[in-house]
Amino acid sequence: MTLLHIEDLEVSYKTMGGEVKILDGVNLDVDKGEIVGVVGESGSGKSTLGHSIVRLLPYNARLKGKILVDGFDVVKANEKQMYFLRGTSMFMIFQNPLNSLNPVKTVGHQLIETSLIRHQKEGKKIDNDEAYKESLGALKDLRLPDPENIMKRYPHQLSGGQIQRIVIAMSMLLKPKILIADEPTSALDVTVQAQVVKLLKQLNTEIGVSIIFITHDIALSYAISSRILVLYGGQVMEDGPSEDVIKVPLHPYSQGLISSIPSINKREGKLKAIPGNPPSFTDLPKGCRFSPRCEKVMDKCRESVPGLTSKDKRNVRCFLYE
Ligand SMILES: Nc1ncnc2c1ncn2[C@@H]1O[C@H](COP(=O)(O)OP(=O)(O)OP(=O)(O)O)[C@@H](O)[C@H]1O
Repeated sequence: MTLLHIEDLEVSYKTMGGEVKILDGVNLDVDKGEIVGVVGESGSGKSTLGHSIVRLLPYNARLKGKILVDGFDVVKANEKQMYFLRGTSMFMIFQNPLNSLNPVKTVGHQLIETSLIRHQKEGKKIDNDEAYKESLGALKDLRLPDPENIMKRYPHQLSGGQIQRIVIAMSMLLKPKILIADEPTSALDVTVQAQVVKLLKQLNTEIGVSIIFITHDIALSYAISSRILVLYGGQVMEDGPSEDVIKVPLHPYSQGLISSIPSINKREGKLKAIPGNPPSFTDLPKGCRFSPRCEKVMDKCRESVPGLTSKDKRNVRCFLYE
């Protein structure tokens, strides 16, 4: 069952120099219980995609296209509908987890509030004691040591790893249908990273939440997601089952991302970075956005933009497959 349907999504930012289109014709379907990894270098538009789904975009952004979450069109919904949707159907873990918490309220206060909100939205009434027990239970499930003490703390008194787990606890209390996690582990050290990935997977199997996992690290995306969507210069370059994308990447950009994974390629002595830099959105190449950096570039790649070619469960935007 499709829970999220994104069709022909365009997102532009109004700037001093005019309107700059960042996302261009993005399509994405996410099924119930599916984990989709959104991968790309810095500046490819990953966060813009995540923020569009929950419609928490900067004031200068403009959205066009369709984003259907559980039947609601996020592009057209009013603020009241969005408030309901954010609390029930979707939840976003931001790149900086501190942004998800209120600095002047204790962790306990915020978790209890979250629990009360969910029950209220479900039409049930519970008291503060029950909400406290539920919140403490979520922290215990996440194996945070001394949870009673953590409930009394303010966000700034905790470490990055603790805060990220508290934000995950919040999502457990809200039980959303879709969780958008934007680089949730990038500020954490490797061991905590692995724990957070494990927790997200657990959340996926236990409450069946669909997850959109945003990362620049294609290897990490492979570890958690069943499908991978590769973004470059605001367009989808490739989309397919994780196993297929990693083992047989079709797009030269995906091939480049995989050649630069240290753990796989160092042993084989073929570690290679993609030459050059992503394009500037104010000066995009005329043809394929990846053409200036592509090893397999052909004349027509510099002239026109390839469309998405679909085969089996895979989509790729490259003239090599048209
Ligand atoms: N409010 C804004 N106004 C103008 N441009 C913006 C705004 N927010 C983001 N951008 C631009 O949009 C482009 C895509 O940014 P975005 O943060 O979505 O990419 P990203 O792939 O998530 O990168 P990162 O991994 O570095 O977070 C960048 O060029 C960025 O400068």
